[in-house]
Amino acid sequence: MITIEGLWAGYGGIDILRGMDLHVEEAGITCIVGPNGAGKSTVLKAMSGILKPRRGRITVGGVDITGRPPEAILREGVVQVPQRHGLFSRLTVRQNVLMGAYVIRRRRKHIEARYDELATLFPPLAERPDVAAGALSGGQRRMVEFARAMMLEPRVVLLDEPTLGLDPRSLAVIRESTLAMNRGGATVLMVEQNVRFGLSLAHEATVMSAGTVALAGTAEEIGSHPALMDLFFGAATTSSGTLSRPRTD
Ligand SMILES: Nc1ncnc2c1ncn2[C@@H]1O[C@H](COP(=O)(O)OP(=O)(O)OP(=O)(O)O)[C@@H](O)[C@H]1O
Repeated sequence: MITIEGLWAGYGGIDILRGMDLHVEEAGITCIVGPNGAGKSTVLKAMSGILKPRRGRITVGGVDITGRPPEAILREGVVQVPQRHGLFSRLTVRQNVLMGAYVIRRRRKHIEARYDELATLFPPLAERPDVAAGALSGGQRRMVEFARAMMLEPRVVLLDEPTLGLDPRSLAVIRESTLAMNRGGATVLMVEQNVRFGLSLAHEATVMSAGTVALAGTAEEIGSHPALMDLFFGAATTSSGTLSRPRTD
């Protein structure tokens, strides 16, 4: 579904991604983990068009989206849920979610039907439609952000650290909401700081280190890989190999 090949990208002349490769299966949940500064969020920025890659290729469903503007990538069905501050706190839950639809400019009837559909997946839409988003808990706000992204009926949802800043009780909410998006038809690519959480939810996983792929495989394989801890605590080199080429030192 998504293929990234030899991607180079960065900021102000400094390369952060250095030959990044990634393959994301259609209809699955794929998680990118890795130490701080590895370039995880930069991959999502390159995919959503916020950042123009210097080299390499990104395709979604066979369509080349490399370096295209964000609106064009959105039209290909790729929607990013930002890391934080995604909602207008004075607007209601309903207003925030409906706002997600303005780019598609479909008939009002269709938009309202879509809201009702999403209200069965994301409880605050049904239970607290007229409450200001600013009055919701962190976990509830996340659900509203997810629902807003789903208004566009995306093929791909990019989630940037969905658990960031949330207390442990909210993790179950994020888990349910991510599964709901996936059940709703979206291929999910998520970047997650909480490795245990990310791997428990994902089917496939990639561990990044210094702008490239250190390990890739099923979430289960990655979770039990002997090099995982080294990659987080700095003992591994940046090119320590994929699962088919494990470290031997
Ligand atoms: N807008 C920017 N301008 C300049 N440098 C940036 C910018 N955004 C990120 N960086 C730098 O790029 C590097 C990778 O950042 P990125 O956010 O992709 O890492 P990450 O793996 O997602 O890290 P974290 O887990 O800490 O969020 C970091 O060194 C960061 O300081």
